Amino acid sequence: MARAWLWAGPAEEDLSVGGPRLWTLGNRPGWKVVQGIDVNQVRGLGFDATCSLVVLDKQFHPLPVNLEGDSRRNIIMWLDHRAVSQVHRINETQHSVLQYVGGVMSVEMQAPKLLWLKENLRETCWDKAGHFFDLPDFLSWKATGVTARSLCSLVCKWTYSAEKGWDDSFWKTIGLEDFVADNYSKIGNQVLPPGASLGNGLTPEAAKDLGLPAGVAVAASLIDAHAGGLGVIGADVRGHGLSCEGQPVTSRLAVICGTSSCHMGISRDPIFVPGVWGPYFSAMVPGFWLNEGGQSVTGKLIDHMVQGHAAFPELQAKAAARCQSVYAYLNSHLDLIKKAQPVGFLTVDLHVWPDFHGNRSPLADLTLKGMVTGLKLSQDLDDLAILYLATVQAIAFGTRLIIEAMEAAGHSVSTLFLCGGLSKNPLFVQMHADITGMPVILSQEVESVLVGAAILGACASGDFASVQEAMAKMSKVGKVVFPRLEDKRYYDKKYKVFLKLVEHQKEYAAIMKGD
Ligand SMILES: Nc1ncnc2c1ncn2[C@@H]1O[C@H](COP(=O)(O)OP(=O)(O)O)[C@@H](O)[C@H]1O
Ligand SMILES: O=C(CO)[C@H](O)[C@H](O)COP(=O)(O)O
Repeated sequence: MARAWLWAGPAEEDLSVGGPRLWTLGNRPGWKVVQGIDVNQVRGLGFDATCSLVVLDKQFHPLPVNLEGDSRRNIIMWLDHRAVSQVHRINETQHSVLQYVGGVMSVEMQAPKLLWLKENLRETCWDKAGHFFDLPDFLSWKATGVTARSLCSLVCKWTYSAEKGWDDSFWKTIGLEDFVADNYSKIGNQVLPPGASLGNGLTPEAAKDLGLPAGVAVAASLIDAHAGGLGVIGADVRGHGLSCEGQPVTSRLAVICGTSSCHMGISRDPIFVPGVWGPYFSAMVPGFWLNEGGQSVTGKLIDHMVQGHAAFPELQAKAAARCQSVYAYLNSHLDLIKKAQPVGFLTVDLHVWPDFHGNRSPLADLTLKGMVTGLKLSQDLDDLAILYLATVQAIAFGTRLIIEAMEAAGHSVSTLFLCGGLSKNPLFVQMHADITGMPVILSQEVESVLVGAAILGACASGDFASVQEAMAKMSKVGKVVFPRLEDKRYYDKKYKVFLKLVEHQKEYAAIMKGD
């Protein structure tokens, strides 16, 4: 999803008392959001979006990224895995830039997708292309006419180094020397830190579309997960009895969980975690290194498991009758069937491996598939609810595996800060606390990814001197969920099974490969 938030300046003299006023554009047309407000109060605009690849020709018109030649489809979405052969070849080069993406480049990054376009759509797309944008940079260009790229996108998805810039040898080695020849003009040779003010702000044309005054400050953007990280990680945690109260911000892990989950941990010095993206300098919090673990489908996986079950129509009807979401209904149904035991114990003989779209971290293996063990012949609502629970738990075990990899490499994590659509699900939150053994902090503003974008807008407007200052003022703790430590033994056993599942999956693949 692509989003923008408007920064309307402080509501009171003291931001920490009154809090900022923010309006979300979300996916709605801007004019709807600004209905009924004084648009002259809007001081800044920030964008975040997924790291999808937007392709335009030299006149900034959309170019097709498909064999059918349909130019309405000019974006390769982040989760598009078409460039499998290209990413294998890139990884085989063992080029030094790969050290900064966890040692293995992901098929979801931009270099393999660009190579795919060159190899598969040479005439219809590659030769005509004038501009390749990460989606957040495309949005800020659309708002301002400024083609400068955000450091965040280029560092995290395009192999740019905040310290050394582009590495010519990488692009030449993988067969994309074209970019070097034209001084990277198509992928960005002007790079700005997230939150920097772009050109003269909102153009008259964009202002008309959004229903805002022309000239409103627009910030260099962030990828969605990074905006979420900025929106939560700097909150003042005093008074909640949390161990991270006296610890540095580097002990916090922001987990942005929506369609996918992204695990953002920062450090003062670079930490190389095999299979975890980064370390990226200044890509999220300025001056800090970032490691980004991830699970490619999480919210999407839960939706997939629930919607594909035979009892889904019954669930839908029952949830609708109670005016509840299917997830609220499933959570209350689990509470009914658990009887006296803790709800998590309902999956003693049902286990899920969640990599239905490959493993992003820490195994960095896109060939991995999903697994379920413990199915019965019945397919009623109880079965659906327990399968849903096992899926939620599998995603939390995946988070535990990522944290263990980060800690083995030098991170020290004590607290999770969850945001995104899945953080609205109390079962998902409690399972993350129980399975990682860490307290989970939820923000006051549930749409924390948008708070991150608003922080950018607030910086671009000049109301804050630094991103850090804006983070500290604009992120607020809402609720804290503590782990049920008495259930630890059960989850440790389930985690053992979880690790066995992937071990066995690899064995099956080896058997099938053999003679
Ligand atoms: N109220 C809710 N209760 C339970 N799950 C939710 C709720 N809202 C969203 N979700 C889950 O969050 C996912 C979408 O999260 P969201 O952050 O909106 O997506 P995106 O990452 O694409 O922006 C959905 O796939 C769904 O599983
Ligand atoms: O790779 C990313 C962040 O680095 C993607 O933008 C992200 O995983 C997609 O996010 P969402 O779950 O919001 O669709």
